[in-house]
Amino acid sequence: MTESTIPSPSSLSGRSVARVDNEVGPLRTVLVHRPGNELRRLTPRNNDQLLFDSIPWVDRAQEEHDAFTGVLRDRGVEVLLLVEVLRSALEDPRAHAAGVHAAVDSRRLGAELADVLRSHLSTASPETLTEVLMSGMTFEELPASEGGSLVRKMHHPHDFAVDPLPNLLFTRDSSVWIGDRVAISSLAMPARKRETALVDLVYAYHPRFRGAVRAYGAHSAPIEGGDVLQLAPGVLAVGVGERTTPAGAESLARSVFADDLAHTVLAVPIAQDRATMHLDTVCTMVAPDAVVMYPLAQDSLIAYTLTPDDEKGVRVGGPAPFLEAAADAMGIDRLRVIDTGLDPVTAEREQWDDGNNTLALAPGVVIAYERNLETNERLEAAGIEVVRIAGSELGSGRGGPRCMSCPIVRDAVSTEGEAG
Ligand SMILES: NC(=O)NCCC[C@H](N)C(=O)O
Repeated sequence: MTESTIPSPSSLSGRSVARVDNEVGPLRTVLVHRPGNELRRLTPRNNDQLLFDSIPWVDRAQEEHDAFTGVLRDRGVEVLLLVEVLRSALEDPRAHAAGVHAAVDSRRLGAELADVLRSHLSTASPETLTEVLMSGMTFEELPASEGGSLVRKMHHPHDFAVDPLPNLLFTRDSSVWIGDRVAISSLAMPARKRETALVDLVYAYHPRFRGAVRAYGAHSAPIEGGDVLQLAPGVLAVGVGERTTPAGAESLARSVFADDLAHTVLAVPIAQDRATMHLDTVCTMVAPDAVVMYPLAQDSLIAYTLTPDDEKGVRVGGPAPFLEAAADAMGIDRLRVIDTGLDPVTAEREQWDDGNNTLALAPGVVIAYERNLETNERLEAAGIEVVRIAGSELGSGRGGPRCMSCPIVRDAVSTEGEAG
């Protein structure tokens, strides 16, 4: 297991808890999840429902993830591991009680089994509770109880009494820092809904995040972090498609306008397909004025421009071509698209394998999956430094480096000496 990277609260005094107002400034602190036993729950019978396209080789996925966090640390990024921050948050008795509540679903278990599990978990250590919250529990793993439970009898021993959360790997989606506030997402897919309860506990009870203010409520209309791109300070692009709904985009806009975190939100319709489940599957920023984008999206993406109106409401303009609306909102002449210029079949293959899902370490420096040879070469030809990582197993959940990272501190973009 990787060593702890959590500074003690005292070492943090005088330091801002978090701040992210762009996509490409030097990355300082990031929240990630090293895949664990929750991936061992995937079988050919449940992988579709649990949003994985195949059954990952778990040890190899962990090696790949360790290499990913190794790159981050080598580049001076502080890496917070979800398992560690959750475990330490659960030391607080209030967090522990909320964690037990998040694990026990009495509609699934019935009153009797729910009581059995609740009292078992109430005395569990933070380590055990963390493991149950992440990896779930099957009916055969439930503690023994007196008497007969119809629910226990009628379930297969391998059915889940507590669902595992294999998509925790994609920390991008469950929360997103906008300025110095955190928006807890409202995840659309049933397999992911419970993830927000875990990040909610971390931000509410881990000493590191004491005082963190919320930008959006977990019970609001669906938004997922993979749909939210901070194109520039005060300018958000929000994909609206399979996951984030129009109501989610509008309500996030209201929230960031009310908190003075943004002046423009671009609502960008994306195809309601698995291949394009989030905006960051087709477009990510690689420099302050440049994106890498799936060629087919380049001419077809449009945007509605949301701005605050005088009555504390939202004014809706457009639609207009996305690239134009984005440049306009960012106050630049043009948002450059790195021309990945691939033939349509290669483009489609590399988009599916998260070629467009890069994580910027600094302006003009990105982490990308090594397998997307042509996209990476094109990025380099355009002056972007590409740090390649393996993702054969990590990618089986259909997510790349951006999906696997939730930036918590990112510096402002300096206007001098930028690459790209
Ligand atoms: N931002 C992203 O595109 N995240 C990838 C999420 C993959 C995950 N298996 C899902 O279907 O939600």
